[in-house]
Amino acid sequence: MLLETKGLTRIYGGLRAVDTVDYTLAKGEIHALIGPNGAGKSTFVGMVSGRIPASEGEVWFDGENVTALPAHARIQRGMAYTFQITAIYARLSLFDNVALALGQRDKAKVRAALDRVGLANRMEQIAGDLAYGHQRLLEIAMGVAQTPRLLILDEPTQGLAESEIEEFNTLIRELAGDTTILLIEHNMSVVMALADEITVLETGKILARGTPAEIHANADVQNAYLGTG
Ligand SMILES: Nc1ncnc2c1ncn2[C@@H]1O[C@H](COP(=O)(O)OP(=O)(O)OP(=O)(O)O)[C@@H](O)[C@H]1O
Repeated sequence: MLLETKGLTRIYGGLRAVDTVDYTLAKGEIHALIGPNGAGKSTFVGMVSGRIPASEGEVWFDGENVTALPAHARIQRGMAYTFQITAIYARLSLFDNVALALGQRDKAKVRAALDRVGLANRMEQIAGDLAYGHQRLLEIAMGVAQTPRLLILDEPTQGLAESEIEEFNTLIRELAGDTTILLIEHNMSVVMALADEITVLETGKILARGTPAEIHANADVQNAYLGTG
C-alpha cells in the first residue's frame, strides 16, 4: 500500500467532518473520492497531505507513519497536492511557476513538466494570461514537476470545457503508470472513465467502496448521491 489511514478523524466543534476513516490506496491506482457537498472529502485529503491536522487516527505513507509530519515533509517524501481553487502565481511566467514548484530553475525539468500537459510552447507566457483550463493544466504541471509518488487532485476538472476534460482524462491516464492518483471529482463521467476504484464518503464516513460498475449499481450510493439515474 502506498497510502493508508487508520481511524482518521477531524472534529470541528461538535462536528465529525471526517469520522474514523480506514482507507487504503495501492501503488499505481487511480482512486476517486466522491460524495455530496460537505461529505468531508477536502478535509480528508487535507489530513493526508498534512495541511489539516488530524484530531484522531493515523496517516501512513509508503510504510511510514507520517501523522505528525508537516506538509513540506510529506512533499519531500513524494506527495503532491493541487487545490480546489487554482493556486498559480498569476503574475509570473509558466516557467517561473513550475520552477517554484520544483524548487530549482532546471530548464529541462521545467520543460518536461510543461510538456506533460501540452504547455511547453508557452513557457515564457504570463500565467494569469492563460485561459482558465490552461491554468488548471499548469497547476497539474506544478504537481507533476515534483515527480510525486502520490498526486492528490481536488476537483481538477471544475470549470473545464468538455474538450479540455478529454485532454485531462488523457493526461491522467498517461501519468497513472508512474504516479498513484487520488482524485476528488464531482464530474461522474470523469470518475467513471478514469477510476480503477471509487470510495464514496457521506457525512464523514465511508458509505461504499468498489469499482465504477459496483458503485454505479450500489443502491445506497444511488440514494445518497447519484440520484435514481
Ligand atoms: N475549517 C472548518 N471549520 C469548521 N467546519 C469545517 C471547516 N472545514 C470544513 N468544515 C465542515 O466539515 C464538513 C466537511 O467539509 P469538506 O469541505 O471536507 O467537505 P467536501 O466533501 O470536501 O465538500 P465539497 O464537495 O463541498 O468541497 C462540512 O460540514 C464543512 O462545513
